[in-house]
Amino acid sequence: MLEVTELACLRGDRLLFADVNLTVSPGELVRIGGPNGVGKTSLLRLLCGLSLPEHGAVRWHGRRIDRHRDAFHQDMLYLGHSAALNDLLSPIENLRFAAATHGRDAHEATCEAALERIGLSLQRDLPAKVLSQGQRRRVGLARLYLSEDVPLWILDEPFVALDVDAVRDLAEWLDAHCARGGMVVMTTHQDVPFRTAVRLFDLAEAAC
Ligand SMILES: Nc1ncnc2c1ncn2[C@@H]1O[C@H](COP(=O)(O)OP(=O)(O)OP(=O)(O)O)[C@@H](O)[C@H]1O
Repeated sequence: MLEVTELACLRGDRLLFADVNLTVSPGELVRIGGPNGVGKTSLLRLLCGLSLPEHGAVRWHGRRIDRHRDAFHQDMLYLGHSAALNDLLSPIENLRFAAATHGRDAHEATCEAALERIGLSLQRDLPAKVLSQGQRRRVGLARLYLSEDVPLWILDEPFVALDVDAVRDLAEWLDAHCARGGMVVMTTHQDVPFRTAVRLFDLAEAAC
């Protein structure tokens, strides 16, 4: 379970939000909503430990993530809204590199299957710098297809730049993750056809 208590976030000299409380349980898909600039990305970065809150705490299975970083990072996958690829590496090398930096072993055949699933078989050996924006996004998202056993997925605008088929396929994959007891916390400005009941957490309403 992910638990957020009394979270406050300062950006520059501006208090973006304060007293944010949220609990995410196994099987839940939570969409962080709210207008541009309200602080959704900032909240996701606090949830995954990439930045520190001004006040409050994030706990994973009852333990503060800032005090148990390694265990938390084993259980969490964060995909930000930029693809964060090494331009000189191919999609398959990027996937293997990303897995290795998280202490996970991803075999070539497994990565190939993930790239095929996301429709990038033909580009598997091209350097990432020649990929289109949508293809770059897909390489990042292929990590989700290698992370069934990672319970918590934190995703910032995962559907941006995807075509209709890819949106449907990704929505099904997020549904499947929740159905097997995983958790998804994400932002999106798009209407996405989920089977899972999506819990909306409106940051503009939740923060005071
Ligand atoms: N490092 C920073 N220093 C100062 N201000 C920042 C910093 N990072 C973000 N901000 C500001 O914090 C506010 C919230 O940004 P954030 O990206 O979290 O919003 P968001 O709700 O995700 O927006 P969008 O829907 O447009 O993606 C914005 O006004 C942004 O300019």
